[in-house]
Amino acid sequence: MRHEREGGAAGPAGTPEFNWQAHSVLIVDDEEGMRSFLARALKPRCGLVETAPDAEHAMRLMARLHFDLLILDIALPGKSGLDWLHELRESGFAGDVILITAFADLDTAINALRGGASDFILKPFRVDQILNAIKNCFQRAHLARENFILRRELAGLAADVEGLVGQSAAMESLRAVLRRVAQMPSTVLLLGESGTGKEVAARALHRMSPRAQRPFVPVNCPAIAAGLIESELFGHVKGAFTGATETRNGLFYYAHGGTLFLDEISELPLALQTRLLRVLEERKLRPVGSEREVPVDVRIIAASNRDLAAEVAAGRFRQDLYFRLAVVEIVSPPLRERAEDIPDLVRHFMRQLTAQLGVPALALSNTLFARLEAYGWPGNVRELRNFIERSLILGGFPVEALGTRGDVLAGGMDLPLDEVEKRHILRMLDACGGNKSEAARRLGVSRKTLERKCAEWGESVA
Ligand SMILES: Nc1ncnc2c1ncn2[C@@H]1O[C@H](COP(=O)(O)OP(=O)(O)OP(=O)(O)O)[C@@H](O)[C@H]1O
Repeated sequence: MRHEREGGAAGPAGTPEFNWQAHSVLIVDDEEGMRSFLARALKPRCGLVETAPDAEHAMRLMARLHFDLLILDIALPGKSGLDWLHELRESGFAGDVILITAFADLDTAINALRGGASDFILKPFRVDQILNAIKNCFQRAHLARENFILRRELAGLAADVEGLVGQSAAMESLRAVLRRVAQMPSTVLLLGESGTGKEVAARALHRMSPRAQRPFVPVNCPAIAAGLIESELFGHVKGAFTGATETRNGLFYYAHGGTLFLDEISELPLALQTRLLRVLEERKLRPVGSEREVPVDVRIIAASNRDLAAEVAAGRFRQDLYFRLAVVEIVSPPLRERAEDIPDLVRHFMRQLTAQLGVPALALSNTLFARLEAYGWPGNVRELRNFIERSLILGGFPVEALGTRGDVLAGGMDLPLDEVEKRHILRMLDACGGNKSEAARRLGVSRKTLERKCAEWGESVA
């Protein structure tokens, strides 16, 4: 159903900020001349342009296709444009609507602006006038998306803008693979222990890709309640389920043209895995409760700190989705295998965190680096970052609290098993910044078990 393409990122009335081709328009007017005039003006610019002579035909098209914008004549035969607009908004249509109106209907049109129209344009009008009105609508939608993305970005900003730090051979080869893969549209699966920088790598991949100007939307799968994941990802229409009081776009919508980063993909419930696979294969999705399919233009980068192949073998992860995701599989190496990166990382975090915390930097020495390189860092770079943060707060490096490499269970052979367990759990909690759910997940025990053990040792954990 796609029409001829022209104009690239910006049509004649466009700006470089958004892509006209990414938008779909439905023209509803009973005058054949007006329909073909508008269709001729829009088809070379927009990704999809359809026309309908009345509300009834328009409804049939909308049941099959997703439209970002309606250009709607107020004076339609049968149901009037305004009545229909009212019904559309009631049923949760969230797209833009530009009304076309004769001068006699001006008052009605102004009222309609309050009732959910985005703009109106008086007949007769020139091509540049309607293109301008459309451009404004598209730009507003574009800004809403950008705003959403920026808010999500803010939390991770300080940690991630500077990208991947480290000059070790392992990091150099990781960078080389990322650079190469970034240019391709393929789905990527990032594997590696927790805290090794999979999200940093995903962001770098996005920044180096042709989608760099479009959004990067991270999704932490286990952080979303199981019952809400589907609507969070795909969106929902009003009334789709109890509590769905209005139509809401999903994260796929916000990632349009860009990259969706699905972190901890192994935690996605099986039913959702099936739906995700369909979206990846058909490049279309259906918001919860909707009958309409929406085209999807999103690159997926998935990450897991579990061995996904083993999850497949255990029946917890769909094999077909695994194959679909693992078109390119990249492993982020643990910090203990690239200890030579530690000095660079320490300097990097020191710069970042002194600015953030407003405290003076601490003196660095080769002795300190040797000590840090001797430790195993089970929580990887995240643990190192937490260690530097704690050091800055304390005003000195608490190196005595660190064990040594291979001595993650510090204390050697003399320790009884329960003491080894206790030390390992406490260290993991430390590596996770005190986050019990995260520590329990990484230790492979339930949060309840972790809490019970901490209570036994009289440890109160935040
Ligand atoms: N190479 C790196 N350079 C700079 N910072 C890094 C690097 N690797 C990791 N970090 C930092 O370490 C922390 C953890 O990284 P990140 O969240 O990317 O790890 P992850 O592998 O995605 O972890 P998880 O599996 O737990 O989600 C972040 O603060 C990140 O900025």
